[in-house]
Amino acid sequence: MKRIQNFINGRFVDGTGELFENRFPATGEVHSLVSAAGEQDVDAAVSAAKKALKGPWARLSVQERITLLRRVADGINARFDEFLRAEIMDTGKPASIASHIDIPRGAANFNVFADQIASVATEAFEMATPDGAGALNYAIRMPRGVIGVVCPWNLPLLLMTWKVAPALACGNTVVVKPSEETPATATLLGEVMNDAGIPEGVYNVVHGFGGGSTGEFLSSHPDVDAITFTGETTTGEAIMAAAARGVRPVSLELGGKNPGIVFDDADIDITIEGLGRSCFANTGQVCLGTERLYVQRGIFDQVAEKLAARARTYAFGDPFDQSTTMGPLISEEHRRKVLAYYEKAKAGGAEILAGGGVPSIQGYEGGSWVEPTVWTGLPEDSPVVRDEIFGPCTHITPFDDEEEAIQLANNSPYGLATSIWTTNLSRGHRVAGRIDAGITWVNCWFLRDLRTPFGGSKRSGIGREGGVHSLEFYTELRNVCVKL
Ligand SMILES: O=C(O)C(=O)/C=C/C=C/O
Repeated sequence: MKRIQNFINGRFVDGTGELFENRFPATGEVHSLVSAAGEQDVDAAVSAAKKALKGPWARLSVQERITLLRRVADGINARFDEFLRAEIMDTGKPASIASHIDIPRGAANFNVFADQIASVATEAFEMATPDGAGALNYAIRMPRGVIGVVCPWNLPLLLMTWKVAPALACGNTVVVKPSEETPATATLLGEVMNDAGIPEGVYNVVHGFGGGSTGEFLSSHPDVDAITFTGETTTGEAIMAAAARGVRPVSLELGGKNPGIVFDDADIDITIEGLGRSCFANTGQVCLGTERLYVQRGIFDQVAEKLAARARTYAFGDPFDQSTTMGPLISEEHRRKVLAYYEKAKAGGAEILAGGGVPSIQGYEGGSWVEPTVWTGLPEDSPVVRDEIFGPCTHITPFDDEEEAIQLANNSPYGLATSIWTTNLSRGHRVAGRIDAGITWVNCWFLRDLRTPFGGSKRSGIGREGGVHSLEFYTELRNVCVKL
């Protein structure tokens, strides 16, 4: 049985924690065992990262770091099929998604931040002084130090390098705690880091669980200088509390209950194409996905019918088969959570327009499969409409006018992403400016310019990732004032 180890100070080592099972979500079969890191292993990883800050890594110029980051991107692409297989075995997601999104973006993130760090500016101010000679102020960017990276299971490689790439570009070192559901690609990246010539201790990986385990050991370690986390809001709160001790900054991209708003002048084909992805892609396991949909009354029936039809077009099956377009959920535990909401919807009297249950897939009976589902008819205070489900499901509610749509969309403790569908672009701009969300798409979804600020409002998080915004988190500005 394959064993997945921790990666500390450039070497693969067994942790002192338990060996836990890693399952292929499409069948439920155990395909590898993972060596969990104990507290002393996390301490060893943080010590290696801290020591590396004073080693060869610190003496590299920005240009030399850029060269290494590009080599890491090349290293991932050179082993594309290995990363693809590892990601699919951990997540069960179809190759049609992982080969077009997860692995390419997992590599691209290193080039994106190599470009960004090459052109980042700071600031300088000349000031007058009483003696008339004046003084010059200039700011310099310094790496924060050791960054704790706690990343999620839905886009494992993509969301981990979305943090590691800018952290390294800015001269930091990292200790990564992947989700216990998806340990493989972060571990494989250790081999690529060594081959690319990244000095030992710059990139470290420790496996295990959250509270009372590896995640907690890492986020409460006194030598971790900052923590970045993507995942559920409750875990984000715990990490933020841990970071408070020692006054460490956090970057939190958390949960959401993202609304979509469809006005009656929307282009139906464009809208259904976009919502067909935002509601169901990656089996609904995308933090930016749409789980609440508000449709203007005049076209409600048409949108409901077409979206339900789109839900029925998804093809289950072997995740390695390019014709498969929907995989299982990440685990049996997560499937129980999602199906509990499917039951709540039924019990609440929802009208089920598509799905609502579990598909039977020959040869994959042991997998964590659910049907893509469309509901209507529930009240806005239903848990199905309030809570983040993180499954391939959405609830549709009609509205009459713009004010009502905005009120419905904003009525949530979350504020991560929204999509607005209308051919009246002054309305698109106007409504976008009134939605309490970090990201709003108009007549599109998941179009990603990686220079833009990415992150959530309210309980969806703190801080922004992307472009210069990542550099703001992974560096500390210091001002120098020189008397002339
Ligand atoms: O596209 C990105 O950079 C990104 O962060 C995606 C996040 C999806 C979360 O589920």
